[in-house]
Amino acid sequence: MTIICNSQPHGRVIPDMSNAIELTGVSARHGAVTVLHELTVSIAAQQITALTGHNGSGKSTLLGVLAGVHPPASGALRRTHAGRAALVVQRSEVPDALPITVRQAVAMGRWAHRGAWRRLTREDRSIVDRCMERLGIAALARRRLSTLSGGQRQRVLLAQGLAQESDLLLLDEPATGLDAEAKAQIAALLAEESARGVTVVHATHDPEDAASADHRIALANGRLVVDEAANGVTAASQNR
Ligand SMILES: Nc1ncnc2c1ncn2[C@@H]1O[C@H](COP(=O)(O)OP(=O)(O)OP(=O)(O)O)[C@@H](O)[C@H]1O
Repeated sequence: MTIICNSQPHGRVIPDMSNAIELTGVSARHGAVTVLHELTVSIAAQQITALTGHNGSGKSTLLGVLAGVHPPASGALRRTHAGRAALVVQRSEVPDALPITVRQAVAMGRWAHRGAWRRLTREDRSIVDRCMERLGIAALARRRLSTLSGGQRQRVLLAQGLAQESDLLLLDEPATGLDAEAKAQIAALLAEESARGVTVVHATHDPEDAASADHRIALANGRLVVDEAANGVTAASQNR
């Protein structure tokens, strides 16, 4: 497996305006089972990519690969984005009974910058406040996560992801379980992030969300079946 970072000797990243990540023949496994098969696909920088596919098609695994937390078994992965990815996992992966408050959970998004358990700076605190406001959860700041509804907890996870202020935001079904108004708010948030230069990739089962993205990637049984930009099909079934 090759991981290429597009950087100069002094560690400065050369900006590539077209793709944040390029995968070439990437496969990934869970244990002995291969669940992503030789994917060749690029993630357009500063755009919104929707990742679709049936349950078990490999969306979460691909997000893990893009985030750098699931090392590919083979293939090459080239990154041109500068920072560490912010990965917002599915709510079901986070224990509901974590004994922390909403504010503490959102503040964990700053750990990537400050390190765990370090005192937050004034700037960190204002970022945490702003992210809670953007997700409409400021009034819940002192509440324990365990006392929140599922949709409220989902907003906390999203606020935590935004608080990381990464230039690569990866979200696993961020609108699942949210009502129509909240879904529209999330869509607007992702558009705002993209407009300010963040590369956004989100897994979704919602055809409307997928249709409104700049770029669509569909998986079936761990294989690429659609790779479509808003301006037309860019690549497709070469890996079928
Ligand atoms: N920790 C794991 N150990 C073993 N197999 C796993 C693990 N996580 C996922 N898998 C398997 O990998 C395949 C891809 O799963 P993945 O979660 O990436 O799919 P998905 O498209 O995100 O599904 P969903 O829409 O249900 O979230 C599935 O066959 C799944 O059973």
